[in-house]
Amino acid sequence: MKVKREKLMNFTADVMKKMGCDDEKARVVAEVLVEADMRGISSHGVARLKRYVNHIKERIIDPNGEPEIIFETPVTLAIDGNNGVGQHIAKFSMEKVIEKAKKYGIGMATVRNSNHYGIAGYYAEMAVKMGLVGISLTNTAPLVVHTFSREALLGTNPIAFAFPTSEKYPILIDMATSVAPRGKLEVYSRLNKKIPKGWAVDETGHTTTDPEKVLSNLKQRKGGGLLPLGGEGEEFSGHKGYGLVLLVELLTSGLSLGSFSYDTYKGKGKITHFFAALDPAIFGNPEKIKEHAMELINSLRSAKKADGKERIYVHGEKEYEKREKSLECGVEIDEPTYYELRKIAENLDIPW
Ligand SMILES: NC(=O)c1ccc[n+]([C@@H]2O[C@H](COP(=O)([O-])OP(=O)(O)OC[C@H]3O[C@@H](n4cnc5c(N)ncnc54)[C@H](O)[C@@H]3O)[C@@H](O)[C@H]2O)c1
Ligand SMILES: O=C(O)C[C@H](O)C(=O)O
Repeated sequence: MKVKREKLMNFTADVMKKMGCDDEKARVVAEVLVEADMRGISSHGVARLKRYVNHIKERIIDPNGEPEIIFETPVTLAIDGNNGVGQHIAKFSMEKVIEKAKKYGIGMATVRNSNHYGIAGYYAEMAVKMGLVGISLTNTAPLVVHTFSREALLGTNPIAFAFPTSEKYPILIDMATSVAPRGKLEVYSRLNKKIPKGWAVDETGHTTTDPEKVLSNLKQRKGGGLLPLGGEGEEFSGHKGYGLVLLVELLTSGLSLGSFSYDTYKGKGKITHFFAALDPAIFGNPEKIKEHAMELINSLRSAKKADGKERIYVHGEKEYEKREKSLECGVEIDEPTYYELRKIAENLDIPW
């Protein structure tokens, strides 16, 4: 089903306003969720609106919570999100980081007591739009079973990294450090599809193709969960994926003195983030650096293709192409999500 961007944006913002957000906060949530759907990232689009509504009702999210700088140096910030809306806190933090990077060449921020912020790439992209290299990381609910364990303690902890290029779009690597994020299991579940073997394990630690089972076990903290990048055990380097999950956990919750993933969503969200921006100008001529990166990108694209493959991509490319299509033809959302949104509209007495 296709819906016009503006309609989806206005509706999402109206829902957040009805839940107590001011215009600015409502707008940024709408923008980040709708951007995800526009890019084809349906795991993190408007389908997540119901969760935010519930989190506000359960007081996990304070719709009026404002971020507060609790420590600052010329190039770093430590921010307390005061349990506010994740997208608002993240945008505020990345803006501060960008200011520092523009002034001193680098900027970094840790954030604690925040909430789910949507696609990590949105904030890395804010930096790249200003000509900077951008990094955005977050921890999450406990969702990932680390190598040789069958208990989810760590998060799907995404890494987003944006690098400026001299073509229309930057390189935008935006990925969970697990084989799949929880959101992808939600997509499979609402479409009544089995997940591939190797994405997740059940409470016994064995691979399962049943997304409902994994999601329900995770909700009840009953055991099992998503596998780190590389999958189960050490054979395909699951231990290296586990290392990446841990790296994100330490830069977010570790540096911010915030809650580790296993202590999130106990009363409040308590999610932590890390943001960084780097001005290429502190290493040389930014235009030359962009051109240099282009040489690499073009070499990668024009490499000999594997049998049966017609095109080689770089990171971000698929999503940017999908975004252009969405702008032209409307934003694609699946049927269950469409009906869910209409239900939210009905429950909150908001026109759809
Ligand atoms: N807020 C949170 O708590 C949270 C947690 C986990 C994930 N997420 C978000 O979930 C979203 C989806 O994550 P994902 O891991 O499913 O991403 P994905 O697997 O769909 O894509 C990962 C990256 O690979 C790139 N890519 C895809 N196919 C490619 C190819 N053939 N060649 C080169 N590059 C290719 C994409 O452009 C993207 O940068 C991300 O936006 C992430 O930030 C958020
Ligand atoms: O679902 C979460 O809480 C984290 C993230 O958005 C994910 O999809 O893994």
